[in-house]
Amino acid sequence: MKLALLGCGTVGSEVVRLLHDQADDLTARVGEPLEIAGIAVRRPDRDRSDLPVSSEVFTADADALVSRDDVDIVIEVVGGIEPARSWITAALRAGKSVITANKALLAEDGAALHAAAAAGGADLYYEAAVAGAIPLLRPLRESLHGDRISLVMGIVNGTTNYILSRMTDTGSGFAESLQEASDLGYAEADPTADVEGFDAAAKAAILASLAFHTRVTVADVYREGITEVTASDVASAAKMGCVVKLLCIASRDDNGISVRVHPAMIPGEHPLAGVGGAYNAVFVQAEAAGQLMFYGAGAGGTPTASAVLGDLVAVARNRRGGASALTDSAYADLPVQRMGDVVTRYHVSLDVDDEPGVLAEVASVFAAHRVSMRTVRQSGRGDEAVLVAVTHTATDAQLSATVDDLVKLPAVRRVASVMRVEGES
Ligand SMILES: NC(=O)C1=CN([C@@H]2O[C@H](COP(=O)(O)OP(=O)(O)OC[C@H]3O[C@@H](n4cnc5c(N)ncnc54)[C@H](O)[C@@H]3O)[C@@H](O)[C@H]2O)C=CC1
Ligand SMILES: N[C@@H](CC=O)C(=O)O
Ligand code: NA
Repeated sequence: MKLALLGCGTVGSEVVRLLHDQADDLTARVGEPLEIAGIAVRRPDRDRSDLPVSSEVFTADADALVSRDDVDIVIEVVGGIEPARSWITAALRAGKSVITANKALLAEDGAALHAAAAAGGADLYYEAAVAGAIPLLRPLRESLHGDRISLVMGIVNGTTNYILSRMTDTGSGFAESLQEASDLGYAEADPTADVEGFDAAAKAAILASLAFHTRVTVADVYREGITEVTASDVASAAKMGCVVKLLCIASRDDNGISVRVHPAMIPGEHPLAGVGGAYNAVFVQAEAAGQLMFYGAGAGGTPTASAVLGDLVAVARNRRGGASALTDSAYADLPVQRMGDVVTRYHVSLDVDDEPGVLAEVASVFAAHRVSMRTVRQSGRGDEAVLVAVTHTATDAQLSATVDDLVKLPAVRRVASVMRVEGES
């Protein structure tokens, strides 16, 4: 069976290595050898003698490679919307199976890709696109297809988890930790996608689509990244016995679904609190199955290549059996709730004037918006005076209106941070 590999960077080069190192086992598992017909790269003349593949296979013409008659399976590990979308669509329409790690594209235009797969009678597999090596999409697409999922919540971006872990554990700075994550092959080509939460939002859209049988695109996902998380937020969380994590939360209730990505404080004893470095972990709550947790390497070339190869064996076997599998399912078509209607708890930190009566004024603003305060703590004196409030549950709209009015109080010099608190019962 002949493969076209599009892209030979962090993930692509590891796919090449694993295909070579595990060739005999892969042949036995598929029933015939898997052969690289070509690898599309930007610069075919570059020295890649460290890779176990002939220099002849490299080409700059991805379009020609995808349309070659002898190519059965296309593996796309370039990333981005175009030209990846055109390559994948052309391959699927021509009946070639596609494996992709491209969450950005799937979350923007997954419906068109699935339509192309259906038109060509071909497979579209993308386990590597969410949570790297962790088998997560196949369980959602297959194992849990008989159940009703109410919650998918977890850490799905390795780069930001690496940065937050370093800030919490060693007090390292943001920029330095991001550079390390890039050097280790965790970050996207443009790491803004990681730190601003776009990558996690794309993954959230894919997870919500599969969990709730509803078309969810990245535009439906509420998103905040970690660029505004400060060392003082991390320290404030620690004082409460919490840690800060970038969470993806997709939930379903009687009103529909909500899908969001944002930093949150979670209790130190919560299982997600112990997920460090570039590891990912995802909870799934299903009606009959109860709670499930998936954990493992969420980023990095070799772990991600493992997920690509798992998909490769599956689609190669399907082709040998003359079948295609795993079509998308969007029949439920549930409404996506506005973020303003989402209910959670909040940690609000205010720089205040150090004078009598401030606490009462602040409390009255919370009360006016019917946001109940669970704890209030004042620390520091004079110019350093800080007031930290933690609320009981309220809607995001209630909390935003509260913050708008807090800013207007003369005694409140600055709203230093507002962070959601998750994972508490
Ligand atoms: N690095 C990771 O840990 C993970 C990456 N992914 C996804 O896998 C995909 C690839 O990621 P990486 O390997 O990390 O990126 P990368 O930037 O290391 O590799 C992409 C490769 O594609 C090449 N390329 C760009 N435009 C091209 C074109 N027009 N024709 C041919 N080649 C072209 C680049 O030169 C580069 O070598 C992306 O969609 C990414 O989101 C998914 C899970 C984990
Ligand atoms: N940049 C991504 C790579 C894996 O999807 C991440 O850091 O998680
Ligand atoms: Na995965």
